[in-house]
Amino acid sequence: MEQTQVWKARSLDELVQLLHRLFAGDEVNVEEVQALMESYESNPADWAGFAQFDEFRYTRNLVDKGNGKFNLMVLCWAEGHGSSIHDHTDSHCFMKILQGNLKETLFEWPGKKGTGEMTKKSERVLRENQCAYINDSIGLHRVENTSHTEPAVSLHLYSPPFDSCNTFDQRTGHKHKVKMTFYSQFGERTPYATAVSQENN
Ligand SMILES: N[C@@H](CS(=O)O)C(=O)O
Ligand SMILES: [Fe+2]
Repeated sequence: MEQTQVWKARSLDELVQLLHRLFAGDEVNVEEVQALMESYESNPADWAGFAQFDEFRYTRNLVDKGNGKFNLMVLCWAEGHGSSIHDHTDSHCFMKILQGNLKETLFEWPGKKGTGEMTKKSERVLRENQCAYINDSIGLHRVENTSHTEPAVSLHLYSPPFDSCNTFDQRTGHKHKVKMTFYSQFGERTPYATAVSQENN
């Protein structure tokens, strides 16, 4: 077996550089990427320029396009904000907490016909600096900032990048394809007309 390298990212810039290296080839080593993302100790000064909040729903703010191999983004969750139940379009999804806590609830894929309440598999609270991983073979998830007093910020990496996913109705299991957009890109607010998404929350 190949030895897993242990890296420590001392800043967000360094994390981005090291991620470029890990994604340079064709294979993704999930444990290695997860360990690297976990090794970065969140420093708000590094990511404050990407953390743009919206009053009504969580925002997706693009940080880096990973040479076409991945998208790295900062997600901002104000108090009570959450996502719908969704899949990840056959990509790897890494999710690291930069600030606050997020609750992740895992669900099973609904049956072919998608009728009836969806089955909850597990739930957990992700805490600052933790990095979670999911893909479609693990299941579906919903992510929520359940705090009434603290905002939350997370760093997500998707590989390969995608711009649509399926959302699922918890009562019926019916799915619905939605396009996903960026609230800001590289720190600049996306012009309004292109930023209106069909909601994943
Ligand atoms: N996968 C979601 C965020 S989360 O709820 O994991 C997104 O990219 O918007
Ligand atoms: Fe997700």
